[in-house]
This record gives sequence, C-alpha cells and structure tokens, in this order.
Amino acid sequence: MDAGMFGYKPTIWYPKPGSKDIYKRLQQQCTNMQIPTLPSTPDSQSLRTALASSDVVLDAIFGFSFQPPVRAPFDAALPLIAQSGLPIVSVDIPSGWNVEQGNVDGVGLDPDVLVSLTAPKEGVRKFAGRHFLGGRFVPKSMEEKFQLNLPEYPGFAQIVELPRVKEPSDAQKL
Ligand SMILES: NC(=O)C1=CN([C@@H]2O[C@H](COP(=O)(O)OP(=O)(O)OC[C@H]3O[C@@H](n4cnc5c(N)ncnc54)[C@H](O)[C@@H]3O)[C@@H](O)[C@H]2O)[C@@H](O)CC1
Repeated sequence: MDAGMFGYKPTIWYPKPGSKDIYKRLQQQCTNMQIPTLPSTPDSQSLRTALASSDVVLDAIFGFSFQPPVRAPFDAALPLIAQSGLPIVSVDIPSGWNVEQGNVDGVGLDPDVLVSLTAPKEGVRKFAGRHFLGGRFVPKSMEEKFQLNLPEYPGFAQIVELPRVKEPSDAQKL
C-alpha cells in the first residue's frame, strides 16, 4: 500500500485471498488506493504477464511459518519470479527460506534486498544482499530480554541499513 502512496505503481498478485477480516480490510484499502489486484488464473499467467512489465518484485509471499514442500500455486510462482531476472525485495524472510536455517531446501527466492522486521531472523545471518531493518517500535526491555543487540536508528528514520555480509564466514553479528 505504501508503495502506491509514494508514487510507485504496484500490482498485487494475491492468488489465495485470506478469509480473515483483516486481510479483507487490507485488500479493500488497496482497492481504495487504486492498487490493482491481478485476476487469479490457474496457470499463473497473470503473474507471468505482470512480471514482463514490472521493474521490481516485492516478495511478501511466505512468512516465518513456511514449511516445504511449496504447494500450488506458489510452486509455479517462485521459479517464475526467480527466472524473471527482476530485482527482488523480500519482506522479513525471503519466500521459501526456513526461518532458522535459511534456504536449506533450495526452493527459496534469492533477493537483492531484504527488509527484516522487528529483528533479523536466524536464517538470514548469511544473507549477502542489502539488508534493512524496520523495527524501531521494539521496546528496550524486549531487546534486552532477548539480547537482540539492535542497531541505532538515525534521526527519525524507521529503517536502518545493516552492514553487509562480505564472506560466508562473516555472518551477521546481531
Ligand atoms: N504473519 C505475520 O505476523 C507477519 C508476516 N510478515 C510477512 O507477510 C508475508 C506473509 O506472511 P504470512 O505469515 O501470512 O505467511 P504464511 O507463510 O503463513 O502464508 C502465506 C500464504 O502462503 C500459503 N502457504 C504457506 N505455506 C505454504 C506452502 N508450503 N506451500 C504453498 N502455500 C503455502 C498460506 O496458505 C497463505 O495463503 C511474508 O512476507 C511475511 O514475512 C511480516 O510482515 C511479519 C509479520
């Protein structure tokens, strides 16, 4: 939704609409902001067509509860997105990655940019792309309790870029 407000022209691929009220309300907000949702087609054709006229993919398909194997329609979608050659920005955890162990199943996307929320997850320690953190809302007490060792946010910023991992052995020390 924010992407639409900041002047981008996002298109949503949302093949399995959630039945909970919150998902319906979020989708209604997108409709109100004239952000189109692609029609759901069995063969992911609408996704294929949209990828051909897009500049970047914002990946928010699977979250930290993802478990393989990848079922339809996402089993076809992940390779389509990967093969599109478009830059990928993943939200919180790249889709298909195990939250603790990373892309151990080999089915995950390989994003250029990751935007972790609250705190980076264990499984992305070796993520070597650009890595941002958005979690300025985390209270100090929680940070200390879980020894999160969070970075400082500059000024009024809601996100901060984390140092890049240069070598596989140089795992993120957060
Ligand atoms: N759930 C949450 O509290 C949060 C989710 N966030 C992000 O929001 C996005 C969606 O997260 P969710 O937690 O809703 O994601 P889930 O992984 O729970 O589910 C997303 C969709 O994928 C389907 N799905 C799950 N596992 C599948 C499998 N193995 N094969 C095929 N389909 C499968 C589900 O039925 C659902 O339609 C992710 O980018 C995630 O990182 C973050 O913004 C942080 C908070």
